[in-house]
Amino acid sequence: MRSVLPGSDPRPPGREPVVQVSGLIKRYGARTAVDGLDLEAHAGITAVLGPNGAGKTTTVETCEGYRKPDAGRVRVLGLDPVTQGDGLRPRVGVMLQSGGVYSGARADEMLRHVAKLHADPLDVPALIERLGLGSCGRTTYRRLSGGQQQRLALAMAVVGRPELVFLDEPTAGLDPQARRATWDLVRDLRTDGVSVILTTHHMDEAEQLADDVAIIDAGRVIAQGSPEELCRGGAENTLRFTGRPGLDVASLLKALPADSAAVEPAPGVYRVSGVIDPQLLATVTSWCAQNGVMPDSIAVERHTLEDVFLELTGKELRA
Ligand SMILES: Nc1ncnc2c1ncn2[C@@H]1O[C@H](COP(=O)(O)OP(=O)(O)OP(=O)(O)O)[C@@H](O)[C@H]1O
Repeated sequence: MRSVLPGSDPRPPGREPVVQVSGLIKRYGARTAVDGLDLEAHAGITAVLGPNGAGKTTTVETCEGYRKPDAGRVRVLGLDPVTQGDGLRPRVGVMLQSGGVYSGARADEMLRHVAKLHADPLDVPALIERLGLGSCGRTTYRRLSGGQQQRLALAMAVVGRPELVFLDEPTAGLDPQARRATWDLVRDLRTDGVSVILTTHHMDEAEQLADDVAIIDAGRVIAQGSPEELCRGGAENTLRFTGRPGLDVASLLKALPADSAAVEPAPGVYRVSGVIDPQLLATVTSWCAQNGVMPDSIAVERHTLEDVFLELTGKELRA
């Protein structure tokens, strides 16, 4: 396997789960933030999604060893983050949203300092270049832009060549270029055999990057699978066509398989839902032919991860 990160040798992917959480409960006073959560993450990139307050950060911070579970079992790289933290810390990189950096430190000094804490760090100047921080190496942390601070936090998380990195909203507040540079770096981590657990509110980010997605709501994992599996299984796809308004939808419905639906949500817009396969497409076009209907457009609309997410977690804002 080619190594894509500066100074890094690719690691062969392990077969054991990198994270195993079962029956995790975490309370803050009377509030139960995590409520019997089960999660297994394997080598590759796992995205953890969920509405605000769902318990993502609490779960991830428990895996990082920053929080002690009230109940349940947590193993990261096979180790207990609380009782075996000393063995785990050198093998895991953590990117915190708040950065965790002394505000008067210069970016390159900070990164060099963190690199020295590790036995076999990545090449610091190359990493600085790779993340587009070359022009601000001498700038103090407090004077870096929000996006530069984010990228420095990411560099600090990966400089020790961890086996696993936790990235908490790694692209929050980044401009599109910096976002894509971060995505490229995360993909390179995977290519080099580093596993990544990332929390994000960006569905496109999860769709682009993740091998596996876990959706958390009210302190539990409510769905998990690859983006394709979730999009396939979570919601039906639709076939949409446009034509003259007022077509006989009831007659179209009769021609379709039993568990399909056909509606005209707006004049001249027709939506057929159910199992959208070549046979159904043929049925719709032959119904059009029999009824003298020439569609202006016809398209299969696939559900995105965002559709699935909203369907599973609801569309209303959480308190
Ligand atoms: N230190 C704390 N003290 C008290 N309550 C907390 C604390 N941290 C989190 N909570 C509460 O626990 C619940 C879960 O919070 P958590 O930060 O884990 O969710 P999240 O899914 O990461 O949310 P977000 O997407 O908004 O970051 C929320 O109701 C939150 O208010």
